[in-house]
Amino acid sequence: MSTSLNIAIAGVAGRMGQQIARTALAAGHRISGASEAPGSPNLGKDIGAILDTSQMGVLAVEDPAEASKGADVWIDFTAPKATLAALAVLKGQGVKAAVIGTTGFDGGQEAEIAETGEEMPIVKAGNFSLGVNLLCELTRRAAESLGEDWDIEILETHHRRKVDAPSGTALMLGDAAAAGRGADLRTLRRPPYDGPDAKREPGAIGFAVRRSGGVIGEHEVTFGSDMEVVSLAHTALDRAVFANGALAAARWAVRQPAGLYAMRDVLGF
Ligand SMILES: NC(=O)C1=CN([C@@H]2O[C@H](COP(=O)(O)OP(=O)(O)OC[C@H]3O[C@@H](n4cnc5c(N)ncnc54)[C@H](OP(=O)(O)O)[C@@H]3O)[C@@H](O)[C@H]2O)C=CC1
Ligand SMILES: O=C(O)C1=N[C@H](C(=O)O)C[C@H](O)C1
Repeated sequence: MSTSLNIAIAGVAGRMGQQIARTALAAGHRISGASEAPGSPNLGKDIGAILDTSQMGVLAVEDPAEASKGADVWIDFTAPKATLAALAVLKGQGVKAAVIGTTGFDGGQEAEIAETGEEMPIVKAGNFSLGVNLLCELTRRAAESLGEDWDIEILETHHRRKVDAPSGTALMLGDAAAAGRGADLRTLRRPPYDGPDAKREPGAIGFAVRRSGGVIGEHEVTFGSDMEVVSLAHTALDRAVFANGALAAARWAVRQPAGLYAMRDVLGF
């Protein structure tokens, strides 16, 4: 059964904000509120004007408390500080759940999100696509099956406007690979090779990053032995794939008890 939700969209004029708004409307949801960054030329504009469609009577505002009034769910693909500021006010506005797609959080910020997850259901993912979440599971299984003599390397490519690196998806894949090896990524993660003393360490998980034009998102995990290389890869062809996943997460989240969930919980992996 498909549920129609009142959705508040953070950063509604952004690449993902606009995509989520369009996908949500096409799926029969209502946009009850929307936020934009302080100083944004889109503040005070009707969402219809931002999306280049007819007026909706809902304006983009700066204050997340105002934007989230009357919303069932808050969907946030913005920037770490903006997401944390919003999470602090959602419960007071009666919002049932939050879906967080923002990437680039540091350890302290991740801990703050986990704390808010004790009070309300939050689905947080570095990538909401079905394909990437399947790729994570395949990566975990491959890492579990192949010993340390198979070098794990993760390569990601994104558009030139992306601010954080490595991508949230690359880190999800790294977490999955480390879990397959029974370890924590924090102990195995290595930055891109650079310099005269950049030799590969046995068992490490290496990351490489490319930024190029308008690439939406490409990820590849390689497992290399002396004799062969296994490669697992994903290419996002349309940002709608992330929006579809975020909306599936929103429908699922409003029915859950408080907790911090991943997309694999939504998908039942
Ligand atoms: N999990 C997933 O599946 C995916 C995650 N992402 C992540 O989502 C995030 C956004 O990506 P993208 O849409 O490409 O980036 P954009 O820069 O296009 O969009 C971000 C939007 O958030 C706005 N914003 C910034 N600060 C605030 C604030 N305090 N309050 C309200 N709005 C604010 C920005 O405004 P302004 O431009 O004026 O600063 C902008 O409109 C990134 O972290 C990215 O990695 C992206 C795709 C998929
Ligand atoms: O910034 C992006 O564009 C994307 N960000 C996410 C990430 O950091 O992995 C997901 C997707 O790859 C697009």
